Amino acid sequence: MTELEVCGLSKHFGATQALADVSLSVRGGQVLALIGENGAGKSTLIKVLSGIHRPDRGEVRLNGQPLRLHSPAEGMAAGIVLVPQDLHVVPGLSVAENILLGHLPTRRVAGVLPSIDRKAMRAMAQSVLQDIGVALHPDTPAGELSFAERQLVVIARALGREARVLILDEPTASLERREVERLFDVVRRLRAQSVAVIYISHRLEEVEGLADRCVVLRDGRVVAHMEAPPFPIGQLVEAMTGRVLADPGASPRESGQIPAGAPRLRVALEGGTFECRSGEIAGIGGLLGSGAKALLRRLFGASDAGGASPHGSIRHAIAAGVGLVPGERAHSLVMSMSVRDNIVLAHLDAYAHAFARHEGRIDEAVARLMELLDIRPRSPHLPVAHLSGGNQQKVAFAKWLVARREVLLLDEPTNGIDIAAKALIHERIIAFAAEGGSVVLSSSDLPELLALSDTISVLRQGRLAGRMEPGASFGEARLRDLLESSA
Ligand SMILES: Nc1ncnc2c1ncn2[C@@H]1O[C@H](COP(=O)(O)OP(=O)(O)OP(=O)(O)O)[C@@H](O)[C@H]1O
Repeated sequence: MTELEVCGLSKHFGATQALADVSLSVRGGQVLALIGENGAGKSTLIKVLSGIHRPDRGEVRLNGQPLRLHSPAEGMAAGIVLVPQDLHVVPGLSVAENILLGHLPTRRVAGVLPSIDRKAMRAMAQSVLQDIGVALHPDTPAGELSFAERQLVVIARALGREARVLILDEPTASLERREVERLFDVVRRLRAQSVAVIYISHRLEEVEGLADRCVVLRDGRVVAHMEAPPFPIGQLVEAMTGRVLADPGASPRESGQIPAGAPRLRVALEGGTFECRSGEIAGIGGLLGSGAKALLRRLFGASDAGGASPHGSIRHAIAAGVGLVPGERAHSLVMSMSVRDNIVLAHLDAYAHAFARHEGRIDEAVARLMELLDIRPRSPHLPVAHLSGGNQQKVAFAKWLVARREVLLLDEPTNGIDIAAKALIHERIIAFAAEGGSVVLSSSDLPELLALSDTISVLRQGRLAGRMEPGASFGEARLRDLLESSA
């Protein structure tokens, strides 16, 4: 039976103690949830476990044997597989080729160079897919798969290599309910096949539904070991943050009617139009591939997003007071640049002279935003690459709060954000609208979408497929109906 033990692991980056004397264990047939605030050390820990980082002190043991990994390839060879958030799937190759990448079966015919044995490859891929209960065709090009399906391909690839420990890093961050359920089914099957699973998530309700045990990290230390369910959300949050949050997860917006402000954006789509007024948060719902991402990019003036953009170019959109927080944070951040420079980057054009004269004020504004959004560590000159994923996401949001904006386009704005910081971001979005700003918000987190939005437009393949306006039926049941009937 597989047993992975982490004994007294420490790791620092410069002045940051990312892990301090961390000990935990997980056995085959168990799902261990690993939770903690943004910057708590979760990614650092799994990077050590999978051979990406080397620890300063401490040891990892697999079945009692010390494991000294020098690369992810060595981790894989030992049966430890990480499914990261940025999936590595080759779009031009088929599902089967991706699953067997690096281990493709070959056929030898005398006098000719060995070639790929396509029949064997398909059969092998099919068998792995069957083991995890996934009905994907082995010949489908990976480029045609949804994010959720690509994730399953990466998991299938791991299993093809006989994974003993599978580490899933926030796997449900951009999945909708049915895809989450499919993923959970796969994880449960793996558990039944004696794989040890480490599961990282900020969606605390998932911990309850899936995990057998739970470890909570705070500031690089283990602050709670919970050995059996239930894992009440209040207790998890208290362990994560060290304080009691009044009502974690709730967002304080009471809408009831469309704000009376002047229309600021008119969005024409196939199937209809919708408006976003001053003071309004216009929600967009849709399953993956709904076209919401492209719509927000189009409203931001991106030339490759299809359809006419109201501003012609990104530069013009920014000058007109529009800001976009894209779903992939890497698209809006320059990783090698500091937190401060990323925050002011979008405004350099308009404010170059003022900025040169008011360096001190900019520093103050950046410090205020870092405090407001709890960006950790509070080091404005640290390169963004050195921040945890959730803290990078906060920077992607902060850059549109430093100067006056008229319109914020938000695509999954709280992706990867912990529950306490999520409430801070919600407060900012609400305050922005209350001051007369217009927000177009796309989110696969339905409670978030419902709590913040005044109206919700449901998209399907770029078409307007449904609409919810304030009234008695504005709620989760109706939204699910609209989403699922438009699927
Ligand atoms: N390459 C790096 N260089 C410098 N500091 C780093 C580096 N990677 C992580 N850190 C720091 O280590 C600490 C732990 O970060 P880590 O990414 O492990 O957190 P996390 O729990 O995964 O957070 P999140 O939920 O936001 O993904 C943070 O303070 C972070 O800024």
